[in-house]
Amino acid sequence: MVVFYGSQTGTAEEFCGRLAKDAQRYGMSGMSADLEEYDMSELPRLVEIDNSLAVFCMATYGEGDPTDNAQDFYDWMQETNGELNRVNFAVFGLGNKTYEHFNAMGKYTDKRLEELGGRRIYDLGMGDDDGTLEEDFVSWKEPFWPAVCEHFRVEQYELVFPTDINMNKVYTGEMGRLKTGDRHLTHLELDISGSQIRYDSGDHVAVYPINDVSIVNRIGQILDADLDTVISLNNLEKESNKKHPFPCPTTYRTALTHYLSWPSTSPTPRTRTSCSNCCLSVSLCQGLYQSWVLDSQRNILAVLEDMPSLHPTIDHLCELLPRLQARYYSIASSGDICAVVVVEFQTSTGRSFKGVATNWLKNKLVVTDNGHKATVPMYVRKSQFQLPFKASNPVVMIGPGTGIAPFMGFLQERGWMKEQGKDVGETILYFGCRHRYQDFMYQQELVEFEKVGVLTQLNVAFSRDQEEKVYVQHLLKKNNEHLWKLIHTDNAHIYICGDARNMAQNAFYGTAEEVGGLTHTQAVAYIKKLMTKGCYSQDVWS
Ligand SMILES: Cc1cc2nc3c(=O)[nH]c(=O)nc-3n(C[C@H](O)[C@H](O)[C@H](O)COP(=O)(O)O)c2cc1C
Repeated sequence: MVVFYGSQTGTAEEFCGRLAKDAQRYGMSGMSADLEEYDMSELPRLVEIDNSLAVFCMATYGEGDPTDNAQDFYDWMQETNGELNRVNFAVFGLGNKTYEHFNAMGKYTDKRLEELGGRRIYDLGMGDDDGTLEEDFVSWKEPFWPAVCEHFRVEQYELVFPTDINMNKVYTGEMGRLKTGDRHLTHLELDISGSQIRYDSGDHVAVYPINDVSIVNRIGQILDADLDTVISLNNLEKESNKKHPFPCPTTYRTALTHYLSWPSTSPTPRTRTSCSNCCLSVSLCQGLYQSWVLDSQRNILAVLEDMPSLHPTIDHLCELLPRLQARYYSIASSGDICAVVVVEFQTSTGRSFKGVATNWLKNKLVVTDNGHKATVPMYVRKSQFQLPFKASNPVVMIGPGTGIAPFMGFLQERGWMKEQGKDVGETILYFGCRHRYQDFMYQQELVEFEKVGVLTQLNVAFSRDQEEKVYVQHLLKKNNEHLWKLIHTDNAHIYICGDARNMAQNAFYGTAEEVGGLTHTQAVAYIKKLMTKGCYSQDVWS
């Protein structure tokens, strides 16, 4: 693949470099080339090289003019009647919507190369430098690659069925060996006594999940695959330092159970385009991707079930699916480990959506391994979300929903320090849940912490217990004066956990403006400074 650039200030040139580099990942050779340095009248001869492809990244200037280095190529395209011999090509244009002739050069190149007899293998992409150029390029290039692979029948991995295999050498195990409706919440404790694992409150625990066995079996059924076949997927790219996508040789069953992420994943654009090229109309797939796949939360199994004409081979699927990743949970203790939220709710297609790791952990509560306590492959990830060095500094913790987790650890630690006779500063919690009698997690513990004075102020917003919705930011606003004193004069540390980043941040801007008398810009700068000083920490997710 040769990627030609028509570039003035270097953006198109940079994009070309990236595309050429990507090519290696797909088992192709790629080079980027300055249009000025080649005799483009030779372009038709590219077909003499098997499986060749010319990509053009073309910027537009002035009145829809070419860049200086693309001038000769542009003149040639205008003048030639030459036959392009079905040279494979694709074009990405760089422009700016505020100009009248938006992307004129990209459009012209794409149209003209086809008129001259070239063979377009992927649709014209157009980037807008008025704001979204990088995004435009990335979203063009993401489905571009599967289309190229499909066109040239490039396979990244070869499938091998090893013979004479010593079954002891076949990987059969887990990693350790080498918007929603109603949710169920489970507090889960992992016993680390006797292990070398150590952690501080506020750290995260990473758990390697295992995919649901019944779903693994179902996928084998749908794809007519014998899951116990021993396979090896070998990377065809000799230079790659990753020989196999997962430990090999192994069985389809092990790969699908321990190494590939699919039961809860919607097909990525790459999987989607590749599968759709096999069996579906791309336009249907692209058009409906948002509503039919993402909004309806169809995972890959659901897509295969609901679209019987889609029948990829199992090894193709193994090649395409992303690796199963460790899942991180906030540790909700300072002695044992840890609270997690088990996500289970109904999707619009009536399927029960199960978070891979959380449900696996939940099942571990009832399933034991041969009468012994169930074990879980895990490790601890250090976090910046740590209590202040000086216990006498006040802390303000804001954690709606499951954002409460790390604060349970903080409270246990502050309680312990208090018992040791240390001078422990004010400890204030803002917690938000829906109903007092349904999801007020850790109610007993929190009330107890308040009773013994570890928690000096417990503010709970029950958003749905009354007609008018109340959230943590409303409670923060009520206590404006006190909050400002804490952060401005008492060196308080603020902690925000969960999905409350924006609302909590806005509440603090409000405090700084209303009580501190700052302008909005000054308030933003003020909070930023607190962050740099390490007095304002966030552990957020959505
Ligand atoms: C002086 C000037 C004129 C431009 N004229 C156009 C234009 O007519 N149409 C357009 O779509 N983009 C126009 N652009 C936007 C460029 O094509 C765009 O910024 C592109 O990313 C530049 O790529 P390069 O860094 O590879 O040269 C113009 C940019 C500049 C600085």
